[in-house]
Amino acid sequence: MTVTAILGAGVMGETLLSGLLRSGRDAGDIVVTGRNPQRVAELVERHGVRSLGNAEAAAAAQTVVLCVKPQDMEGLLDEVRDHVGPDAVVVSLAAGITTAFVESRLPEGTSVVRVMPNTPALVDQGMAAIAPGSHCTDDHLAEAEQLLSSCGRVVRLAEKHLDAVTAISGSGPAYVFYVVEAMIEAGVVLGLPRATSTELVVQTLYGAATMLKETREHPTVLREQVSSPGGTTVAALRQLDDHKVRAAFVTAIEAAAARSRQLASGTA
Ligand SMILES: NC(=O)C1=CN([C@@H]2O[C@H](COP(=O)(O)OP(=O)(O)OC[C@H]3O[C@@H](n4cnc5c(N)ncnc54)[C@H](O)[C@@H]3O)[C@@H](O)[C@H]2O)C=CC1
Ligand SMILES: O=C(O)[C@@H]1CCC=N1
Repeated sequence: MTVTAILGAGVMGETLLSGLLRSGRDAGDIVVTGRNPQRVAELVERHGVRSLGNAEAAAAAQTVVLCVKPQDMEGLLDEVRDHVGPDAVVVSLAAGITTAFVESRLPEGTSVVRVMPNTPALVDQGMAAIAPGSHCTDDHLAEAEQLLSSCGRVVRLAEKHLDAVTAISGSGPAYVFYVVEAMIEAGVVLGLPRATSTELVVQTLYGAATMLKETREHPTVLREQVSSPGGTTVAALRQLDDHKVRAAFVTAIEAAAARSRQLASGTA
């Protein structure tokens, strides 16, 4: 079995790690690194994986996954530059960081894949997009695809789309949780116990998402099915339109994509 090194195992690194283990990968084939020794010890204890320094982990692995924040990427690449093997594939999860950025800081010809995953991977419902760098072979892209498919769906896209993907599915769970918080709060304002409001909202979200996925109906059709003429739903939707909530979502997601493009410098 090949070794996978997860460099900078924070939220996303542990999410990927746990997905790999659930999909049957041997813990002995996974190496993690981190800045905080206590955090690394927890990961070793919780998952039975090995821990090493960045350089040793990069040298030992055929798949090197870069899971640090975009601002920490340059420093990490400096540490591993002389240790990544010529046949290894380097997979970067960082928002904004381009394959060109990673390639330019590693030995000429290194195979790099840029990935944008999301946190629902923690429950095997992730959505990830992957894009090949300029030296990435089909085999290496397939390897990255297999890595990510251990915890959800994967699409292959040209790298020019990755900032948009970051803004939609990378950050997307946060928008959904934000709406959920607002709906729970509204239930409480209307006098529901908080636990009841939470249960109603979470199951409604789960049911609506399942309908979208299973019926494959357009969301407009599904929304119209709920909206009785002169009824309660249209009264609420009218308020959302008056408050320009739809336009706010578009503007917000444009801001996320713009921020992703800014992060490309690795210092922003
Ligand atoms: N959290 C999310 O929903 C998503 C995050 N991402 C990307 O994943 C990357 C990681 O994000 P999170 O896991 O949320 O951040 P995090 O802060 O939880 O994890 C990053 C980890 O890297 C460690 N670290 C920093 N420099 C290091 C170094 N030189 N060597 C070893 N470890 C080092 C930190 O101590 C930390 O534990 C980011 O680049 C982010 O853009 C991508 C998609 C979704
Ligand atoms: O907020 C961020 O920058 C990261 C990238 C996508 C989700 N979280």
